[in-house]
Amino acid sequence: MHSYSLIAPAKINLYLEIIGNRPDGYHELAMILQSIDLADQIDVHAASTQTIRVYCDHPQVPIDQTNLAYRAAELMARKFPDAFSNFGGIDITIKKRIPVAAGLAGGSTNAAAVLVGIDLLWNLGLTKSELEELGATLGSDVPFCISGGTVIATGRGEQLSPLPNLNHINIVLAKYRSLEVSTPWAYQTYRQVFGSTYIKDTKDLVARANAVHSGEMVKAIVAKDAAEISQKLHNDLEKVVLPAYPQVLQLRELFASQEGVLGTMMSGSGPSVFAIVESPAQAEVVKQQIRTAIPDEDLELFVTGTITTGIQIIRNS
Ligand SMILES: C[C@](O)(CO)[C@H](O)COP(=O)(O)OP(=O)(O)OC[C@H]1O[C@@H](n2ccc(N)nc2=O)[C@H](O)[C@@H]1O
Ligand SMILES: Nc1ncnc2c1ncn2[C@@H]1O[C@H](COP(=O)(O)OP(=O)(O)OP(=O)(O)O)[C@@H](O)[C@H]1O
Repeated sequence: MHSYSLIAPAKINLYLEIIGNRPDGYHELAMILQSIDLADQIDVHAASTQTIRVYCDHPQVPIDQTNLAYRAAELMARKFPDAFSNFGGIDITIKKRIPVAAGLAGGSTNAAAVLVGIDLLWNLGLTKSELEELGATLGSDVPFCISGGTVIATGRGEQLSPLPNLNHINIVLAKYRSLEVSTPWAYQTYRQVFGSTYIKDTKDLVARANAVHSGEMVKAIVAKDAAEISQKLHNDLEKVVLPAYPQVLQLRELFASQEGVLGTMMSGSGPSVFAIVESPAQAEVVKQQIRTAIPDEDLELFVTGTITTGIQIIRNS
């Protein structure tokens, strides 16, 4: 049976600013998203029966219809019913390495891989923007995950404008395995606390989103200046997550106090925290220092780095 194996990288948010409420309950954002080389492997197989099945041995990942990878396959089956009946069902195997419910777009990147994999499996020939449009119906981070790299994301997070490549920025990433932060909770709490401070006028919203394009973080990225990027890291959601989750705040402060750390920030709605460091060797030292300070095995630590790609095909059989 025909199958594709794909690499599905995680993302971090170098910049996340909430600039408005939307009538649909979502928030108007100005973000800079960055792919990192911490990735899951997704195998998409043509199955002999007319079913969609998900296999994953990670205890925190559901294998039913709530799995975002399942929902991506279901969407493709609904949109392309002839291909679904011609080519048969889909078996999806997820090798999970990205920490779950971490603010790293783990489910979103799996869904993006399934869209890309099924497009290939069924010879649909969809364009990147058609895949992104389908992805946006599954989640705000899905369109970014398809091509990845370094990107300004506005609107709900689905309007993308690519930035120059930012390769090999060294990162140490930490996440408490058992700690999960709900993304809806983080945004809703932010709205309750800071909602009245938003920009209300649509023209101002556009201006604010555009300001990110000419802002300091983009200049630092264009210059590939890791120290400057580290100084400009920003995430509005820290304002609600850090006070509610003392362990995340502690991690954030511990990273900030380490020699060799250029900057540190929570990713997305958390609770993962990343630090930018100067070299791979320093990354190992910082990881070891954090491990010594927090010997708790619940804390997962990764040495990783920025990459320039989203979903990659590694095998076609
Ligand atoms: C926190 C981030 O990961 C940063 O990149 C994203 O903004 C969230 O991306 P995601 O998990 O793909 O988000 P979705 O699945 O679309 O939405 C999850 C929930 O987050 C909130 N949400 C998300 C995106 C957005 N622009 N405004 C929101 O308020 C909504 O409550 C929504 O119900
Ligand atoms: N393929 C999947 N991988 C991981 N979690 C999934 C998947 N499908 C559904 N989930 C569920 O989604 C929840 C959020 O997990 P996920 O790893 O996608 O979060 P996240 O990294 O915070 O996402 P984002 O950064 O896009 O908000 C988990 O608690 C899990 O139950």
